[in-house]
Amino acid sequence: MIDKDRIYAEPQTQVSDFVFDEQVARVFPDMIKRSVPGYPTVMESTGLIAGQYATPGSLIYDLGCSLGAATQAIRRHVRADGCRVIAVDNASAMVERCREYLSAQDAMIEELLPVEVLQADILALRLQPCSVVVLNFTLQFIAPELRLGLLRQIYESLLPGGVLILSEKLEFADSFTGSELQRLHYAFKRANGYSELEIAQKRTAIERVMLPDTLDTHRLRLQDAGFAQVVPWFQCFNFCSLIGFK
Ligand SMILES: Nc1ncnc2c1ncn2[C@@H]1O[C@H](C[S@+](CC[C@H]([NH3+])C(=O)[O-])CC(=O)[O-])[C@@H](O)[C@H]1O
Ligand SMILES: O=C(O)C(=O)Cc1ccccc1
Repeated sequence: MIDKDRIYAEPQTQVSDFVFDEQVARVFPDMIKRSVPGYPTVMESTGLIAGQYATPGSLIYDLGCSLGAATQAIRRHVRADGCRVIAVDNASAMVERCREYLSAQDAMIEELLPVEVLQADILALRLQPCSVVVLNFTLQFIAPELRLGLLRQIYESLLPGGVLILSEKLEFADSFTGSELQRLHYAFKRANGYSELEIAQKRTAIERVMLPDTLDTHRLRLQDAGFAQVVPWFQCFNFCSLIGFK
């Protein structure tokens, strides 16, 4: 059911902008694992972190959930009574498969947290009070001018003591750091079987739709949104994850 990602394997006369469609959804677990250094660690740790901050009877959001990898980890780790997960994505191909994966998890493990998968634009959602919000590799796909507003809404919806887990690809102000970490990221992709052509075509496909920020930009914006403390807990090459504390 999970196909190998060969989307950019053949030469394309014109590479179009990256979209989360059926073709991507079908290969997504393979694509993200071979493309994002540290992805399995970030997913498992997202569950562990959620387990530390989820309070009894509270909601947990997974925004831009794709196939629900973080939601699955959250359901394995959170032990607080009466919690519920709301997983949201605006791509119908992702939402459909996400529901299938979560049903399969339900069939394998008893007494998992209830989860609701919504097909919706996270910019249009009215968030309910919650203890944990996960935004893993999704803010980078949101129009830059809308990012602060989204983080403010998340901050406002968090209960006292609540946290945001934010994972992103990073941009670097220092050109040496930026080019060396990009080189290492491409070496990671090559080591995972991607060809130079695949790497180059994917780069073209994402360059107009995925716009990473620097760590400083993330910090300042999170503070501006209200977060009292921002703690980076993970970095592998040019990918990182932060916890924002209310
Ligand atoms: N406005 C939006 N509203 C809702 N969803 C959106 C929006 N914009 C983008 N998305 C969704 O955000 C997801 C980003 S992938 C997240 C990986 C996942 N978190 C994972 O940890 O496996 C990141 C990546 O592929 O690099 C896609 O499923 C989009 O449809
Ligand atoms: O592939 C890349 O270069 C990335 O930066 C990560 C990524 C992973 C999956 C979809 C889009 C981008």
